[in-house]
Amino acid sequence: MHFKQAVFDEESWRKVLEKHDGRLPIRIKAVPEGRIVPRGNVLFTVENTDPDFYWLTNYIETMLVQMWYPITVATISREFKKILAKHLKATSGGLEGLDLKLHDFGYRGVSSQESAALGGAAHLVNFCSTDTVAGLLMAQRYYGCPMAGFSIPAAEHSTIISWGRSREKEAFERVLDQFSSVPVSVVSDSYDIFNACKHIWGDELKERVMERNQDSCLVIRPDSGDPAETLIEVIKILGERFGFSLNSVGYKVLPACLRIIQGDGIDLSSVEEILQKLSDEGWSAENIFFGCGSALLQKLNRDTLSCAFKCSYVETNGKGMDVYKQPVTDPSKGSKRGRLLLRRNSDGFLETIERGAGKPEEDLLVTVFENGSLMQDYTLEEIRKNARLRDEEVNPTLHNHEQELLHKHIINGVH
Ligand SMILES: O=P(O)(O)OC[C@H]1O[C@H](OP(=O)(O)OP(=O)(O)O)[C@H](O)[C@@H]1O
Repeated sequence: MHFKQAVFDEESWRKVLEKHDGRLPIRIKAVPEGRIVPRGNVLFTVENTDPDFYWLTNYIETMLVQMWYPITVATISREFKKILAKHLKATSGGLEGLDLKLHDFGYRGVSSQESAALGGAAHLVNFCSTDTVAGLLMAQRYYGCPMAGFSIPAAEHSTIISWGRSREKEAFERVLDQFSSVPVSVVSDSYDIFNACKHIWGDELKERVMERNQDSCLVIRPDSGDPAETLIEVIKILGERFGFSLNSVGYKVLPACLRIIQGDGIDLSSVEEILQKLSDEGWSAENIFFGCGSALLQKLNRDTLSCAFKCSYVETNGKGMDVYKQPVTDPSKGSKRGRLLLRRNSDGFLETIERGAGKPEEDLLVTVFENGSLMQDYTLEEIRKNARLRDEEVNPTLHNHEQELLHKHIINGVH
C-alpha cells in the first residue's frame, strides 16, 4: 500500500531464513565504546558476509545511523565535564566531586522513554549524577552496572507552593525535618529567591541549616532569571549570612552544610560563563552543582557532529571497486572511499585509512557483530575508562587546538 506496487523482496528475505536460519549475514566492526575519536573519522563499518545478500548493508542503514544520538549526548556531556574539570581544578586545586557536578535533568524534555534511556545512559559515561531513571535501567540491563548514577531527595515547586505563599518558611522547614540526615535540595525561587536566601534560609532557618553537615547539606536551588547573575547574587547573600572559608588555593567556600544547584538555563555556554564569573568573584566551583535537561539530551541533532553512513566499496563478480560521492555543490558532503580502517598514526593521532590501504593489524575497529551473533560486549566500567578525561583536557595550559575546535563547534552549533 505504501508504494502502490510490489517492492518488498519477500523471496530474498525468505532466503535469509533458509540459508542463514534467519541470522543476518553481516559483519559490523566498531570503535570500542567510549573511545574518543576526532570528528570526520570512521566509527563503524558494515559489510555483508554472503554475496547473495549484498543489499542488506544499506537495509540496516537507518537503524544503525541512530547511533548518532547516544554518541552526540556522550560527547556533549564530556564537553561539560572538561569545562567543569578545568574550573574545579583551578578553584579548588583538585577534581574531587567532579563526577557529581552535572546532574541529568533531561527525562521530561526528551521525546520518548527510549530516548531517555539512550541519552541518560550516554551521560552516565561521564558522570554519576542523574534523575533520568530510564538511563540507569539501560546501564543495568545492557552494560552490567547495578547502579550507575545517584541522586538526592529534592523539593519541587508543588511541594513548596502547596503550603501557600505566606508559608514558604514552613514548607522549607518541613523538608529539613523530613530529610534530616541526608543531603536535600530545596527549590527556593517560588516567589523571591533573594528574600528566601536572605531572610528565610539566612535568618529564620539559619540555625537549622548550620546544624547540618557535609553529609546532610542543604542544596539551595535557584530556578529562574539570568543564571549567572542570579547565582552570583545568591552566593553573595549566602556568603554574607553563613560566612565562608578560603580553600588551599585561596577561593571562597561556603560552610560544608550549604551548597547550590543551578538547574535552569544550563548549556555549555552558560556553564562556562557562570563558572568564570564565580571565579572572578573569588568563589570556588566546589560551591555549586549543575542540572541540565534539554541542552544535554534534546537540543542536538544528527548534524551536530555530522554523523552519516555511506557505501564506500562494492565487489562485482569478484572485482572490487572503491565508490564515493562528491557533490559539486558541497565538497564537505564528499564521502570516504574503499575499505576503511581506523589507526593511530606515528604522531599519536587517530586517522581513517581509505581505499583498503591500511594494515589489518593496525585497525582499531573491533568486530562487534557477525552473522547474527554479538561478538563483543562492553561494560559501563570499560566505557567509562575509555572516555575518562586526559590530563591535557583538564589542565587549560595544555589544551590542544583540536579540542578547542570541537568545543566551539558544539557550542555554536556549526556543522
Ligand atoms: O535544562 P532544561 O530542559 O531547561 O530543564 C531543566 C528545567 O526543568 C525543570 O523545570 P520545569 O520542568 O518545572 O520547567 P520550568 O523551569 O520552565 O518551569 C527544572 O526546574 C529546570 O528549570
